[in-house]
Amino acid sequence: MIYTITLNPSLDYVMMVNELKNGETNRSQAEKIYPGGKGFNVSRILNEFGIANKAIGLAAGFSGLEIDRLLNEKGIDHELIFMAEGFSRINIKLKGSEETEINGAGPKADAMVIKRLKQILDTMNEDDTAALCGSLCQGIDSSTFASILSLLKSKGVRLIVDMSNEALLNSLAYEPWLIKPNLSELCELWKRPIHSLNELRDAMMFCSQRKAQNVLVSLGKDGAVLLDEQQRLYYCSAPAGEVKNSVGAGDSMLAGFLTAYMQSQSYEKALRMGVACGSATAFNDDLAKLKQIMSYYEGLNVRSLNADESRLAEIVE
Ligand SMILES: Nc1ncnc2c1ncn2[C@@H]1O[C@H](COP(=O)(O)OP(=O)(O)O)[C@@H](O)[C@H]1O
Ligand SMILES: O=P(O)(O)OC[C@H]1O[C@](O)(COP(=O)(O)O)[C@@H](O)[C@@H]1O
Repeated sequence: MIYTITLNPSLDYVMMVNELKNGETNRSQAEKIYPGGKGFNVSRILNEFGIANKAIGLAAGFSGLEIDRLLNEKGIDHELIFMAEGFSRINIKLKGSEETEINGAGPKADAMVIKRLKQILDTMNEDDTAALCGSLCQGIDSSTFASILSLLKSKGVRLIVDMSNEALLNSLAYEPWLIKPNLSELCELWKRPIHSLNELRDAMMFCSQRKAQNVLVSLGKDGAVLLDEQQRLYYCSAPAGEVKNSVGAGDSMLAGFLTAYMQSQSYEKALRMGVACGSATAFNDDLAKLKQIMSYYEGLNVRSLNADESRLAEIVE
């Protein structure tokens, strides 16, 4: 079974603001609300492919109840652990000529919540995959997070990590099967800017040497690069299209990658499907639908970059 784990879910409140002006009253033209949080988005795309999965999340308050209702409405098999105080985040996504996001801090998990989470994780085994997605919530410090990773590792669970900063760095020692930073998350992890082919590859190798098995780096409109477990480097460019809402593009990519890998055991097909899913979501108001994903998949090509360094240089510049 695939489990997605979202420690700090949200409602994503999307507002269409043509021209955002700081320090003034801005009015939006339209609003939408979605159940947010990286793991829930991964689960929604897995569902599009008909891949059985369960979404585990921490939630609180009225917004947590609304997340629960929306997940039910969308037919996502899920279990939310409710916290006694506070409310789940309402993350603001402003859409205009640019996309601006404000993600909240969220509620604080207490010892009871962490205990229940570990009880659930304790039921997993070597046939399971756990995708740890998004930011840590308050109350889960790095030593608690390390104990979560250690528990999953001891159970032989296949680990996927789509997190950032310290949490991502600390997860590498637990030999995740896959990590999926975007370019800025990779720069933060590597603690250096990336301007060139050599720097991108070195940063990916840094993750690989610290024991990440597969390193998938998403590059927004420029597609994605994969350094696989055999140190093969692949690139897939993204299709062109009109971006409507890129929130969840990275999560969609992760779900597509996992789905195609499970179905084909091919990293090339996985990368191609990842890019198709990410772009299909970016070109849609909500997360992508299967038909849209497959139409983009057909037009994509994956290139091996091992013998073609100049090609990668073009991508990064
Ligand atoms: N502007 C865009 N045009 C086409 N595809 C996009 C665009 N933005 C994102 N994507 C697709 O979604 C994937 C993930 O996007 P990215 O923005 O890198 O991830 P994240 O949401 O994690 O920051 C990209 O690899 C690409 O396939
Ligand atoms: O937990 P974080 O890092 O604050 O991110 C949460 C946000 O990320 C999202 O899952 C979208 O992620 P991506 O755009 O990276 O795919 C939103 O639904 C949510 O508001």
